[in-house]
Amino acid sequence: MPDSRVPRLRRFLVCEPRHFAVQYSINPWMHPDTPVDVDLAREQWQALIRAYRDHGHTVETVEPVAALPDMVFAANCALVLGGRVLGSLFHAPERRPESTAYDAWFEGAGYEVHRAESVCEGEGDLVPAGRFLLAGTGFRTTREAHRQAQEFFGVPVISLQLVDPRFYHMDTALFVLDDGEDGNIAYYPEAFSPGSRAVLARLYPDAVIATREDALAFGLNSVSDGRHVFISSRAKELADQLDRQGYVPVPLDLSEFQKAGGGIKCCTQELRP
Ligand SMILES: CN(C)C(=N)NCCC[C@H](N)C(=O)O
Repeated sequence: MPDSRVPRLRRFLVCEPRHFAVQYSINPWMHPDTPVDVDLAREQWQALIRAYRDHGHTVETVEPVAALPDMVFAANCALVLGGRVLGSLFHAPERRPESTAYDAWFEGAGYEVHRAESVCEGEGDLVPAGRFLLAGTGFRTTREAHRQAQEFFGVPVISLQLVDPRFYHMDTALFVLDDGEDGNIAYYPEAFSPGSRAVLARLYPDAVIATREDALAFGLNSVSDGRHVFISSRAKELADQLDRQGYVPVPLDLSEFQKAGGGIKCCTQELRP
């Protein structure tokens, strides 16, 4: 494979894990009795931000709020596409107040926020992929929210059914490698219903397929700029596959965040112009 993958520089919004903790359980990864190493979490998050900046990406930050331990997972607050913001309506009451803080950031940055009317968790389940918007449902974001996203963005939505509670957001089971018109994805088929698997196989015959082990190591909760793939350092086989396909894996360890059911992508909201 030639060394020809071209990165597209991105603008990201992130939230420092100053108040990060596992205080409640709203997904199978969260066990409030398991302690989080707050200092290690901060170091891991800072390494992620450094890696983005070292690769030329712009990183903006939203001020964290003390009573919102999951606010670090910026990807879930909205989907920003074509400069338009579809603000989330969180499933869990514990996360709903995050919207106020994120809306304030978006409004201060000159965006107008259009609020989802049905449960919708932003980039956790809505994944722009070239000419389509891939949209997960089953645990959080509803099919009604998919319909609203299609109406709001005017991009064809492909609804995909998630079936395994450990992969409760679609961005735990699938990520976009390059988002050009004929872009490609990586995913873990077992996280999807048989029909949705068939849809993915039809749309992406050359997709990179992750092993169960790499999926459970949050290897698919990755961020790609089209060349560099910021990926969990524990997803070794997936990183090797990507390397063979001409991508450049940038391994990062976000193990503390996995205790809350999150990883690299969850911590990263992309601001798409
Ligand atoms: C890849 N994932 C799962 C995300 N995009 N977000 C992480 C959210 C974690 C939070 N405790 C929750 O359960 O909502």
